[in-house]
Amino acid sequence: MTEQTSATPDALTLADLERRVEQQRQRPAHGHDALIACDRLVRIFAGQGGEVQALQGLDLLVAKGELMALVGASGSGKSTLLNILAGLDVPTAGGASVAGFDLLAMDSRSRLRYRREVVGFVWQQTARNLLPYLTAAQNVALPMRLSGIVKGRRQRAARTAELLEMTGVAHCRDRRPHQMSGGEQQRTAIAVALANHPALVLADEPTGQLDSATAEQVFATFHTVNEELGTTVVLVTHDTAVASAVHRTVAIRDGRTASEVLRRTTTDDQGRIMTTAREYATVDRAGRLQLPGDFTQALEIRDRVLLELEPDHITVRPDQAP
Ligand SMILES: Nc1ncnc2c1ncn2[C@@H]1O[C@H](COP(=O)(O)OP(=O)(O)OP(=O)(O)O)[C@@H](O)[C@H]1O
Repeated sequence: MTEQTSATPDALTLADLERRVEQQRQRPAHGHDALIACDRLVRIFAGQGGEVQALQGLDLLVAKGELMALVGASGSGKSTLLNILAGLDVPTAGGASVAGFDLLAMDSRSRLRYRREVVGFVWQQTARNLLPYLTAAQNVALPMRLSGIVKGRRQRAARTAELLEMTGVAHCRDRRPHQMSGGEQQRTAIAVALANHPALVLADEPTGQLDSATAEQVFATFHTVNEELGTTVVLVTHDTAVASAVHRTVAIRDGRTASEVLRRTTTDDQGRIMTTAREYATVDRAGRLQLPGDFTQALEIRDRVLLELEPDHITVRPDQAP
């Protein structure tokens, strides 16, 4: 006689399983409360010499109201990511949403609305941000006229004046770009990016063409905008002064987020303000973790490691096997 075994463990009834499925369905989606949620984002470019995988499963969450920096070596995928978030490029695979807009599924109409109303952009090249034959005020008013969000000439003029004041370039109101310094042009560009009340402002190397004192003023403008309007700001930068002045800097390596630095400001007993910075390695959605090269080299770690689970940490040891 053969013994009969049940495939379902005794303790689990069909009702239990149905409850589990229901709980699973009701779990909030990945990054549901974030302004930006990138989930295993992939972007492959097909070139003459073959395919380039610019983004290789990048995960990133950015909260509403954050001011953060993206850093990484040349070719690591920063601009590719920014172009996708700006709605100018479409990922090959994965998931990406900004302020509830699904960047992979938008039709051309929602893409246009997204680019006009949800996101503002500041480029590195000052000449790319402003139309040369318009004054600063006309440049700021243009996106409002195109989108129709701010109706009426008087309302547009009032918002233009307010934005030029906030970005510190009210004195450039009637000047054309060639009559302004590089820093004034970038601060006007920030006002243009803000014209339609975007939830997010993206900036690709916005201080790249400026000397360090001017760069500091432009960065201070992003800070003001973030604090006063609550606009989320994501900056790509090679400028270490900028990268170390934000609360969170995410490093991208080979098309993935590799590590991040979080800075905390505290006040000690004597009222002195201290900033502490800690570097964290990123664990992606598949559980992958990149160990920093200087750590692995110091312990001559290659190919594989021994992992041990402890109550409150995981130990990683070099493989000592012969
Ligand atoms: N349109 C494209 N066609 C083919 N390959 C591309 C294209 N755009 C980017 N790439 C490639 O994708 C990779 C990532 O490029 P990306 O410009 O995103 O890097 P980056 O980190 O912004 O670099 P940098 O700091 O130099 O601006 C690079 O290998 C680049 O050559």
